[in-house]
Amino acid sequence: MLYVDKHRPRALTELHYHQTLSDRLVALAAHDDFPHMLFYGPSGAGKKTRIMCLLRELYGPATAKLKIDQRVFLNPSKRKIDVNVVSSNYHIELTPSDAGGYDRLVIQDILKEIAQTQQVDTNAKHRFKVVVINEADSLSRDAQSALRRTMEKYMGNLRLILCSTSTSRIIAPIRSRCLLMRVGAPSEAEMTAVLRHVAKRESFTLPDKVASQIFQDSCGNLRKAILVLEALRMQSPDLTGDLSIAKPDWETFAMNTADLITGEQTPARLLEVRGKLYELLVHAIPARLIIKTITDQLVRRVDENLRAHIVQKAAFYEIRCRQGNKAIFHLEAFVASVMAMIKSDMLDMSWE
Ligand SMILES: Nc1ncnc2c1ncn2[C@@H]1O[C@H](COP(=O)(O)OP(=O)(O)OP(=O)(O)O)[C@@H](O)[C@H]1O
Repeated sequence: MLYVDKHRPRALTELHYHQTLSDRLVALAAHDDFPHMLFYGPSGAGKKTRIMCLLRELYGPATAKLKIDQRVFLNPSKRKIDVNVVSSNYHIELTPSDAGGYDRLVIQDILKEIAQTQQVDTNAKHRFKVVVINEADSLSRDAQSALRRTMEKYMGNLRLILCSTSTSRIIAPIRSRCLLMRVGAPSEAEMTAVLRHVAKRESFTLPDKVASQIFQDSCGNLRKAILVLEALRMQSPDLTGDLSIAKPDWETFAMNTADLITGEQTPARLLEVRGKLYELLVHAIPARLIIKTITDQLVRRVDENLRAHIVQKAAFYEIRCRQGNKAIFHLEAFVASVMAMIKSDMLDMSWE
């Protein structure tokens, strides 16, 4: 088992950081007027872990007995849509974005079914069942509206726990019906404490230098940090010597793409970059992540006066990617406008 799973805290009291948040969750779980909740925060900050601990606090250790079902739904044109549903006796977990454009259908069907059935375990501490919705921010507006109606209608039998990276893509009526729980990324001291805890349980010592190297590389993502720790141990079991943290292939690829953009600004180069963007997209790297990674790299390579403008363009095209269907159009438009900016800057012309 990987360290991330093996040493994942199981109870709210075992969580290493954001103690006040854990205390609030313990207090909320003790009451029957438990609200709908929205957990948000950056990737790897520990949202999912906290939600699982909360479920355990609500119903006891049986929430860890999970089963996975593959549910089949029929879309209006009778095509099958497969969705994986993870559930215990007390909760059910969905990632509705698995259903692509038919997330509304999945949400409506599953929630209705749960809301209309009573809790099977008559000794359960709470009468309601919990529905955990992962990646709530990638739900379509239609699906979010369906969710909002369900929240009002079935409050008696059902509580929702939404998990997302930001609240900006969640519609206001849902936000206002949920208790917002921000799970921020751990600080250096907090992350180091978790890494040391893992090291202690695996019976090895973690040098300070390696801990700070892992923190710098992880950008606040605890999952990444623990995975890197495990990878480094494979390189050198006592974590001594010259340790190098390997970057994922796609990240190196995105960095090379940024080099291509800053290296030359011609139609031929744009065509070459388009090929690279296609390559990233077919490997299932989300367009949002591509824009973010390339922008991160671009701002390190260009003149100071261009940085803010590039970030502004990135934000603009990120929204376009989300609103439109063909991500490649918007990615390419982003690259073209950045190239135009760099070129105009070199020729001392205005790019606006
Ligand atoms: N409070 C904590 N104390 C110790 N370890 C933690 C804590 N929170 C999370 N972890 C570790 O970090 C890993 C990642 O956490 P988790 O999957 O909960 O993050 P997440 O915010 O849901 O990420 P994502 O948004 O990418 O799904 C877990 O596998 C666990 O090992």
